[in-house]
Amino acid sequence: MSEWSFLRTVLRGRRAWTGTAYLLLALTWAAGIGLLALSGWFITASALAGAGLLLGLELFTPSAAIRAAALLRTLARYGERVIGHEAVLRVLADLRIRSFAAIARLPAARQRALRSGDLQQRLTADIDTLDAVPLRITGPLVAAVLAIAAAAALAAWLAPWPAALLLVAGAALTLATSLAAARAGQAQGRELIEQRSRQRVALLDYFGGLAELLAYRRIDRQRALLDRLENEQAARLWRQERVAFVTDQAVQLLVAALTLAMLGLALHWHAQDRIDAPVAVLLTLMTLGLNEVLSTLPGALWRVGESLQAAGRLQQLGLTADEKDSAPAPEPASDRPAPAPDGTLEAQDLAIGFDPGRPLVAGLSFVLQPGCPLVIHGRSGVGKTTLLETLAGEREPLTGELRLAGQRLGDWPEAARYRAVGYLPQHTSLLDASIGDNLRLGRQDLPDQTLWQALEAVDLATALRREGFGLDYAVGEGGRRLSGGQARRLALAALLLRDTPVTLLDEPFASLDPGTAARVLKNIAPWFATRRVVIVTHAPETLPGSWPRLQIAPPRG
Ligand SMILES: Nc1ncnc2c1ncn2[C@@H]1O[C@H](COP(=O)(O)OP(=O)(O)OP(=O)(O)O)[C@@H](O)[C@H]1O
Repeated sequence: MSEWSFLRTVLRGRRAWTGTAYLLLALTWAAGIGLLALSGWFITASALAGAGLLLGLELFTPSAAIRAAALLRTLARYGERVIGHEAVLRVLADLRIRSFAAIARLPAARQRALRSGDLQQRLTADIDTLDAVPLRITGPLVAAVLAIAAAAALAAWLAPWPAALLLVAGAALTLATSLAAARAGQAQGRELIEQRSRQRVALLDYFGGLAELLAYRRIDRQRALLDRLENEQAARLWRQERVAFVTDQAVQLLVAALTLAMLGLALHWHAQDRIDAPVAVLLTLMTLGLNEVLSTLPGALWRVGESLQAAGRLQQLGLTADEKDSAPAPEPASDRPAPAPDGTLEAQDLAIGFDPGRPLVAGLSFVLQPGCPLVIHGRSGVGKTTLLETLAGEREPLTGELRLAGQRLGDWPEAARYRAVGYLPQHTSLLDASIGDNLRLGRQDLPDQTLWQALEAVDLATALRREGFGLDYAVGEGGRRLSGGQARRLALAALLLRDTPVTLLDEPFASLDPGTAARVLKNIAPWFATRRVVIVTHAPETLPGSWPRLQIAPPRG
């Protein structure tokens, strides 16, 4: 889907708000033009009446119309600001929610590949950039067309047709100039957005790695990078502002020329007695009033590049126009598949890794049996985590077959796969929420008692009670308010509670002392008796000898 169609569908979700804002903007402009034109007409007509050159001037209707136009302009402007901003904030809020949902749906491997600075940039600045679309691009364009159509209709009614033609032609010329400016600034606009992201990534790297940069005397190099990025961005902004300034001046000149042309025509028609003097003034001032409308167009259009680039970056997150429809709906607990026997996980001649030419491991075949946890071990860096990620469906195998309950794992709908395969990754990730919330992830129906049983199983309940921590204890970002071993056990307890038919554990006891590890293992061993489990470990000797072993080694040759 093109960036434009994506933006159109994003705005469509809030079309009542944006449409009202556009109409109010058109009304503001039309009232402003009307005020200027009508005042000119009235002053001229009054002057002529005073000099005795105009008879029977009715004062009340025009003066009431002038007051009405002034009042309408103020009210419409106020309404346009309130409703316009409400519309934009709603569009941006929709986009943020949908972007979070899209990121959450990305496979873990892709999520990890996204730099946090870049992700922040997409979720904040890129989405904010899109406020220009309704406020500065589509809004002014729609309102300009409406206001110019109204002015042209009035001109056609009061004066010979060339007056309306002149207005339309002038507006078309301004639009063409603005479009040319938009084209000239589009590449710069796109680059501005990309550079902003590079700057944020570099800045976060700088602050995140400050201690290391200082310790390894690399701080000057990182500062030089930040300076270079800043200077490049400043130069780009300067070039963009130059395009905007030149176009702005060109449009001012065009409007001045248009006003002069209208004045010339009006005087000519007045000399021919085809229009009277107040109408001649009205036409001229109305054309001058179009300045407010036309002068917004260049500014509107040079934002096009930035907006398209920001939209493209959101699309790269997998954000589609019909995001709402594809968001996984929470399913009732009763729809959950039973733990066994449909969890058969079967690997046949599997090759895994990142480069098809150089697989990390090849020729792997096994069937995962319930009650017989498969212990995977091997030297560091051989590909154990990569194998678990592949078994979890987060990576495609390079070659070979991987089937879950008889169906190719890659063909499983994502939500169903998450319900069938539980995965404890090597690095513990907990939500910045309470212990209870972390345990209830995906199982809202669990009573407190079950949560405490799980905490007992992972040997955490006693420690928590001793500290006076309840289920409402907030664990902090990434579980920072727990020790590494406690966080690991909490994540393990949450996984056990999900009760998935297949459970994949990447070094579940890595940060535990041998005594605690042995107690946890003893407590959860009965749970393993009926489930299909894979455990990656560096200490296979600590696990029961009856569990089958699979030593991972790089392929020969
Ligand atoms: N995203 C990636 N892109 C390319 N190569 C990667 C990627 N992630 C890991 N690797 C490489 O793949 C190899 C296997 O990594 P993996 O994490 O699977 O090893 P491991 O056996 O789990 O190691 P450890 O026991 O140290 O955790 C390593 O050489 C690593 O450098």
